[in-house]
Amino acid sequence: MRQVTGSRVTGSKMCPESEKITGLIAATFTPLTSDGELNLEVIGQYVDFLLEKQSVRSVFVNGTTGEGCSLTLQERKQLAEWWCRQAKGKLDKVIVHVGCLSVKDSQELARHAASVGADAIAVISPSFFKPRNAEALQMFLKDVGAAAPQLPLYYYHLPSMTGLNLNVREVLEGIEKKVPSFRGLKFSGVDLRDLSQCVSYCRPRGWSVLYGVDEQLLGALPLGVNGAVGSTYNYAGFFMNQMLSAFEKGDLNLAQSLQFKLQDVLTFANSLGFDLAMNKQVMSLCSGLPMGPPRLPLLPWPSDSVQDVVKKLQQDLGACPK
Ligand SMILES: CC(=O)N[C@@H]([C@@H](O)[C@H](O)[C@H](O)CO)[C@@H](O)CC(=O)C(=O)O
Repeated sequence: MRQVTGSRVTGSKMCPESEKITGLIAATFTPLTSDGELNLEVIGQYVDFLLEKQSVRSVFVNGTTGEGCSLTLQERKQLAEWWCRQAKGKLDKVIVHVGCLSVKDSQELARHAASVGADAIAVISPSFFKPRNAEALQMFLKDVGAAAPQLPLYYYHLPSMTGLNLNVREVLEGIEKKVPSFRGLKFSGVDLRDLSQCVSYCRPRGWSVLYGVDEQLLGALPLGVNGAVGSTYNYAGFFMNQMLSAFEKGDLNLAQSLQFKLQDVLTFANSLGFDLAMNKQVMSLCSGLPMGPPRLPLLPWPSDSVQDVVKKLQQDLGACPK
């Protein structure tokens, strides 16, 4: 993805280009055994699958797709450690999501992510007791960042799941003074004005804005996002990389037609009840890797719905080899 260069911000340090996170980033699924325990052995093959079959070179671990909030702290640590170990020398970036309801738990995961060699951490807002304003969220991010000051920290905005509809631009205001390790956002909202205003704040500081709504990534690209984190890049990464290249070459017609195809697949999947559980089953079929069941309270879907989605991915996107 095109690297965006920005001018130096007066009085503040600009993040070097080389540290920026760009391109497609797979939000990883968490492989479980049939009895619901971590199946860590799959991760090595998972790394190779992303690289060789999807041309996806970075991962976002323990996020929404990874069922991070349904895992124990110990499990999250094991996953972070395995991903970092298996990715070493192969993937570009491993971002570990450390957001929890308890700031103490988030700090523990942040310290752990630093100790196992993660490239960055991401933090979602607590969503049971929610921050009442932007300042409260900044204070939460500050305390988490202080636990791993050497690691770039990204705020993870996902209003559809957290129910937190704070204007993200307000959360950014002055954040570099409170969280010196702050390096950008994963923006999974649909408010494109807020997204643009975040890009305009982050770009001169050399920070990355990563978009998180796969079905409308093309809407975010001209606004200046640097990359994208998403679940579908696990199995439609190769296809969506073509969409990125078309956009970068200025072939908007092609980029649009590719984005429309992913939208059609997801609209069809949504009509069947597409959720993380079904998504995980789709990944098992598309990759041939045993992702296993989702964790409760999520329930697996009957295989015919999953197969229908896979067929549509094959027909429309040429994804998921037969
Ligand atoms: C709500 C949700 O799960 N959003 C996904 C999208 O990739 C989403 O699955 C995709 O746009 C299809 O709707 C990602 O933003 C989640 C994500 O990056 C994560 O796992 O943390």
